[in-house]
This record gives sequence, C-alpha cells and structure tokens, in this order.
Amino acid sequence: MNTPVIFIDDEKSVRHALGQTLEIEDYDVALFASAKPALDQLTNQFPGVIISDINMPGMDGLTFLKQALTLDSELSIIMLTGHGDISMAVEAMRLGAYDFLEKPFSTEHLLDVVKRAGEKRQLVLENRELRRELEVQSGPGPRILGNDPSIKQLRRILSHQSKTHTPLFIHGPSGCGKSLVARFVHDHGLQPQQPFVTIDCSATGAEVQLRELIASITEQSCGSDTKLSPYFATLYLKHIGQTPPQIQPALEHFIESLCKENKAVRVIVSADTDNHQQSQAGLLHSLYFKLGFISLDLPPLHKRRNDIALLFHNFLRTDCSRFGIEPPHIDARLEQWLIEQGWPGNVRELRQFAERYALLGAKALDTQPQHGSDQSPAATLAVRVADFECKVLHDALNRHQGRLKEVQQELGLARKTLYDKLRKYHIDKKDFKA
Ligand SMILES: Nc1ncnc2c1ncn2[C@@H]1O[C@H](COP(=O)(O)OP(=O)(O)OP(=O)(O)O)[C@@H](O)[C@H]1O
Repeated sequence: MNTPVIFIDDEKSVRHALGQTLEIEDYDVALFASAKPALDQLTNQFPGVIISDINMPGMDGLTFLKQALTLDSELSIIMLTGHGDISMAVEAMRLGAYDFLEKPFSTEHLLDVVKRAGEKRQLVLENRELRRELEVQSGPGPRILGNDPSIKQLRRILSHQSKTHTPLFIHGPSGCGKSLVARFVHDHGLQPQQPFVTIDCSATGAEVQLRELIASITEQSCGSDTKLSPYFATLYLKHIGQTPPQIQPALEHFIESLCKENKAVRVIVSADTDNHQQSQAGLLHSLYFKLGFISLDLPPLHKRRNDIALLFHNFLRTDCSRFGIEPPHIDARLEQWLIEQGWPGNVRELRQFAERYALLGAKALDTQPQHGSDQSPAATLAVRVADFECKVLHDALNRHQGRLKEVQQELGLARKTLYDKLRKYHIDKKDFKA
C-alpha cells in the first residue's frame, strides 16, 4: 500500500504543485483547501503523513494540529510556516508536530521530511499492533506459532477478536491448527473459566450428541416458545460440513438462536474446505453468508514452508523437556530435508515426527513416509508455479526487509507488476520489516 498523505493548504497553486510532487513519489495524496474537512477524515488508524499550512482562513493550522493530536497524539503532522515565522514553528513543535518546513523549501527537503514522518508513523502503528498481539500471545494457554504472513495476520485478527463474541468460521485442511485456534480464542476470550465444548460433527454418533446438546440447553417456556440456557462459553463444532444431513436444519436453527439470542456464548465452527467451496454446501452457505461468521483461513503447511523449521524446533524442545532428555543437534541438512517434505498431514504430522525425532534421533527419518517434495499429490503445474512465485517473493522481501524498490530491482519487475503480485498472494510488505 502506498503511504497516504493529507495535504492542507488554502493556496491552490501550492496545493497542486506539492500534490504532484508527492504523487510522482508514489504517495496517495488527498488535497484539502481547508482544515475542517481534513479533520473529519482523520482517525487514530490513519497510516500516513499530514502536511498542513499554518496560516489559513477558518480553522488555522495550529488549531487543526491541536484537534488532530487529541484524536491520536502520535500522528505524524508536518507544519508549513511562513518565512521567518520562528515563533509559530516553535509553538507547533511544542504542541507535538513531527516537524516544520519554512517556506520556501526545496523539493528534496520536503520529500526527506515526509519519508521520515511516514516511517515513524508506520513504526508507531506496528508497535501498537505488536503490543496488542503480545498481550494476547503472552497470556496463559496454547500459542499459535509461526512467522508466515498468513499466521501473523491470523494472530492480528485474533488479538482484535478474542474479547468479542463474534462467531468464527475456521477453514483449513486436517492437522493445520483449527482446533488450536478455537482453543486459543476461548482461552483468551471473555470467560475462559467457563466450559469449552467441542463436538466433531463427522464422528460416529455425532447426530445423537448434537441432539442431546440441543435438548440439554433448550428450555420450553409458555406455549411453543423456547429459551436457550447454555452452560458453556464456547461451542466448537468441528468438521461442520460433514454434519449428518438429517440434523442439519435443527443444527442451523440452533446455531442461529445461539448467535442471535445469547450474546454470552461464542460459536466457532471449522471445515476442511477452503472458503471458496462453501457456497456449494447448504449449512456452510447459511453460516457463512446468512449468519455473518468471520472467516479465518489456515493454509496447509506446504504453503508456509518458512515456518517448518521454527515449528519443528519448538515441538522438539517441548518433547525433549517432557521426556527429560537433551534436545538433539539439528543441522542445516535436516532443516532442508524438513522443508522439502510434502507434510500432507500438516502441522500434526510435523509434531508427531518431532516426537519420534526426540526419542529416536536420526532413525526417525526411516519411519517417515516418503511424500516427496511435492506440494500435494494433486498439485497442478499452475499451482506449483504459483507456489514457487510466492516463495520467491517472500524470500526477496525477507532479504530486503520489505523494501519494495529493492525487491523490484532484484526481480526485474515493473512496479505495477510487483504490486499486482503482492495483492494476488495477499502479501503485505509490512510483515517483512525488520
Ligand atoms: N501454528 C501452530 N503452532 C503450534 N502448534 C500448532 C500450530 N498449528 C497446529 N499446531 C499443533 O498441531 C496439531 C494439530 O492441530 P489441530 O488439531 O488444531 O488441527 P485441526 O486443523 O483442528 O485438525 P483436524 O481438522 O484434523 O481436527 C496440534 O497438536 C496443534 O497444537
């Protein structure tokens, strides 16, 4: 995403000249002739830079500065002062402006100040995000490990969602961490001490279990009216797409009532599908579209290969301390071998392998089924090429710590092509900043 810049100046010619200069440098510029409408657009999430003239009719620059900083005291605001207007500049800095520019100023100087102000603002927002994530991650209960952008994004969403009752729909193949996410949400939720109930809708006897659950918390009151009295804080229904068809209508009605009437309960469902397939199945369709579940995606492990070594090291350490043994040395060749495996059983399979490795050392390699380095048995050429392209982009972004100009040069891509590809693979350059 290009850095947004809000530029306020009542002089049309200045506005347009500076607007163009900033646009050429890839900023997303919004021009304002007065301060009030610019203030109306600002929020404490604004990710860019604000440049404002001081002397303007209506709301003057200093008043704008004060009001904007009450929204967020860490906004990056640059003030433009008249020649020799030192007292104004000093006052602006005292109030909390990021910097000031004395007219007339050179284009280089302007661009330099805007660049630094943008970087500072990004740092402020990243730190806030990290603090929020850390608060959630450092609490009791399981941790969701991984540095892949998809996992970072998941943790970011959960850090916002954990203290709500919004129903969640988790997608991802078997063993990729759906149950872990459900448990994590409960443990960091509003009532972690209350029960967490899981029902596997694909298991034998799921129909009986579901009917019993519905009956146990449904109280008949006057006439045909019913009331739900749940004894749990979280209901996790896994493999929801495989619910026996005969109970699907009752279950759908039950979930709808739980979500709508009972704000103290969180419903989490999961399915081994990617969310593009949902619309084909009736129950999934209703949950996703009618009931407004928030959708969370967990990619298979072969799509986040950079996390394999990290997960393996963590599992191995935990297992070794559980068994009371020293963790064995892991060399680069073993790490490479781990990264090249297909892991069709995803994180669960890797975890089981780590446990065997803790006990058997290198002999564990002989027990590992050979899936080859294929992404999945059914991966088409297009999928493999896309996976490879995505990995090349990740590697380059990692090397250049998210600096797009350098990535563009290394890969010989036009700017727009690079942006298109980042969008296509949902890659955010912010995830690679050092
Ligand atoms: N990101 C992660 N960090 C740490 N552990 C993980 C992570 N993802 C998965 N695991 C571990 O991998 C194992 C399998 O995960 P989990 O049971 O949550 O998968 P699932 O998607 O619910 O599988 P299924 O659909 O087969 O029930 C668990 O032991 C879980 O703790």
